Amino acid sequence: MTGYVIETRNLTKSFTGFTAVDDVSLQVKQGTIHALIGPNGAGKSTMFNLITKFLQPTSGNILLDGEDITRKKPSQIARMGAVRSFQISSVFPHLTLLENIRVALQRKMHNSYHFWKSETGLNVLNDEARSILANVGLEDAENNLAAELPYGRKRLLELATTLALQPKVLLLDEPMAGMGTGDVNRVADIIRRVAEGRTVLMVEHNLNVVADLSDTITVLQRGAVLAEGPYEQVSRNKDVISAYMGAAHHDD
Ligand SMILES: Nc1ncnc2c1ncn2[C@@H]1O[C@H](COP(=O)(O)OP(=O)(O)OP(=O)(O)O)[C@@H](O)[C@H]1O
Repeated sequence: MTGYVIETRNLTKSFTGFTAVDDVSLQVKQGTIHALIGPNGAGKSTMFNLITKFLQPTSGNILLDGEDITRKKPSQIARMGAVRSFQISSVFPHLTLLENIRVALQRKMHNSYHFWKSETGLNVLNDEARSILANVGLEDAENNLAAELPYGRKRLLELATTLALQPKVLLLDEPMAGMGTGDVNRVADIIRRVAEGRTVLMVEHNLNVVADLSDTITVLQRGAVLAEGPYEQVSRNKDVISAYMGAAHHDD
């Protein structure tokens, strides 16, 4: 055991003629919220896709709870408790919210299918689904169709279907993307709440959210780690400031 929930060792990903992630050794401690940030093109998405097994690395290793997962598939690491939410829609638009969570719960419990067919089993399932909906503040909409939800609440439903799988590690890809201020604050509160007893690794552009939620921040630039630490520390780092100012300059 390494003592880290997620660890990468000398992780590298090259696309033809271009190294997007360059020798990154990342360590995510158990029970923490860890954010990956960096200017556009820094390699955050590539890094996240490598860790969640959506991309295969060119070289290096990835460990989950000390076990080498470098050659595993996303479904295999999900069964090991590391589940990716957002950007991948796990929501059925024409089912109600309660039904969506029930489907996710049934997927998790598929081995005990006969139990769920019984009246008692179904009630237990509904109670569990309701408590998960309440956890993300959607308890008032259990009979609404998922398709009818506004964008921010749809993303909360996605988070809820992920929580139904009872992940040990929650992998969040830009949880605040496309959200207005009100939703951002609400989702930040919910992430903080659901992070209790879990480890969260997220890529997020909204630095206020990152500052507010993260225990540790890793700043990437041009595929490599530029700085790492708590927000107060990395936000004062001269290299980080100039990387962001440089990026802002180029973007404008
Ligand atoms: N499939 C690919 N083929 C070639 N180059 C790629 C591919 N995917 C990413 N890249 C390049 O790798 C670099 C890092 O991209 P990546 O999307 O990981 O950065 P990012 O930090 O997530 O950026 P952003 O904040 O803009 O989303 C970029 O220069 C990008 O053009």
